Amino acid sequence: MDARKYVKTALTIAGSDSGGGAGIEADLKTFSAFGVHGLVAIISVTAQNTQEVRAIYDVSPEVVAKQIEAVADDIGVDAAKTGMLSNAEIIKAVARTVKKYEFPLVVDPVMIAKSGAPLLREDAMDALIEYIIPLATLVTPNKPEAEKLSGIKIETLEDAKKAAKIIVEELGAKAAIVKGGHLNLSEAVDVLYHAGKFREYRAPFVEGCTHGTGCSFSAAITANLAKGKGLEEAIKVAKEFITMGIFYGARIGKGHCPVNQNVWIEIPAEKWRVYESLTKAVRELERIGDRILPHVPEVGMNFVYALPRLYARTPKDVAGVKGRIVRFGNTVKAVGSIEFGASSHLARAVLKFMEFYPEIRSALNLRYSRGLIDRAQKNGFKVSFYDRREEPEEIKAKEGATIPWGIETAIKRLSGRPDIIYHLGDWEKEAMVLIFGESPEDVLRKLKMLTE
Ligand SMILES: Nc1ncnc2c1ncn2[C@@H]1O[C@H](COP(=O)(O)OP(=O)(O)OP(=O)(O)O)[C@@H](O)[C@H]1O
Ligand SMILES: Cc1ncc(CO)c(N)n1
Repeated sequence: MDARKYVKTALTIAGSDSGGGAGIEADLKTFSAFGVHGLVAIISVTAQNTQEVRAIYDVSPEVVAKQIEAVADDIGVDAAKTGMLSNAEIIKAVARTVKKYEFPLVVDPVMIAKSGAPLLREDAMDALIEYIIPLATLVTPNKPEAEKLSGIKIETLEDAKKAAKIIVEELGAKAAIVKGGHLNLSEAVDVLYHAGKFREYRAPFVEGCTHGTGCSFSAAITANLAKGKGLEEAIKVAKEFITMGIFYGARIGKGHCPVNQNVWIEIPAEKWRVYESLTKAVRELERIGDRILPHVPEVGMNFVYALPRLYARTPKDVAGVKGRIVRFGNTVKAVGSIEFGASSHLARAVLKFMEFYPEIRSALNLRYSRGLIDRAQKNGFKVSFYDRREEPEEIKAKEGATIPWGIETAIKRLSGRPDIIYHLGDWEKEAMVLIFGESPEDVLRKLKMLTE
């Protein structure tokens, strides 16, 4: 078996961004996120951060060509992309070199950085149109880039379609997608012109980080082409990837913060870790069920574990036991399976707790008893409480607001991080003890100390 054929490769021919947000760095992270081995031909070194480009130092056209040849001749390239190409000499060298090979080429016609700095010399525009665009499997301009290439003004979706068609039919690219990130529409709409047809890709506009969106989007398309996907399918995946990357952007620097390419694999990976760890802990809880039995509330127990803080925003980002954990003979039993979004009360308690202490991601609830609280204090646990009778009217009136209010009140009452928060109940509300911990194992450890 030749295992080499299972590793796909993608080449980026682009500039380096020292801030790690755009360019070569964004491309490599994107390739990695899709499980593709990244290759590089660096065309320029930029001294850049989230606010500005301070210097640009171009590599010689000969060395650019040598980098492409070195990797193509030995390793092989399944798909390639171009980003910042800087000047006309480099453009000609890239065109001459890639022509010798047959890989699909995605051309991101980078002209100006988010911060406003030009990344393509004014006099290199013609060379880009003459030498690079005709070699493109796909060109991925944003609004200003599509205007420069097509020569028309773009305000509406119809204009974007016209520009995409011009780039294909008059400039000779195989396909073009005009991106709507800069169009003032209610959604982020990109229009593809390919094989004589238009196709739209839509996603909601999200608040987040947009430095490196264009680079990461075109790199994601390239990675998926390398993996053998068709063009339209590759774009569909890239669109999902970029929307997620913007939403969970890496909030660093003082300017435009960069897209987070890791989320694409990190969220599924973390979900699996959470699921595995909670499953194990629930099994252990069932094993020691006889000593938990007296502490099971009338409404049942739940056991929850949230994704890491960056990804934990709503109860859907918190795993819990569907149908709760209930008394069962002389033990306790999880009613349903472990699912994200299975808990609402306890999930909201943990989400609020994480706003103060992001490392605390897990919790479990027990029936209140004075004995439990005494034991907690004897064991040196930090204990706090809230009183539902003190809940302000406006909070009472808001659906789902009581628990976050209670947790916040209890946390602020104490100096230092509580292990346990209880409340004594109210009209038709059962008194409850909540145990918090960094992980389900941590919560179980505390639970065992309390119920020994
Ligand atoms: N706020 C946003 N919410 C959702 N999608 C967005 C947002 N901004 C841009 N996009 C999408 O991201 C992709 C990249 O588009 P964009 O027009 O931002 O690229 P760009 O201007 O070339 O980026 P850059 O020059 O910063 O690398 C497109 O699919 C676009 O629709
Ligand atoms: C090196 C580099 N390439 C591309 C962009 C486009 O965002 C950038 N800012 N820097």
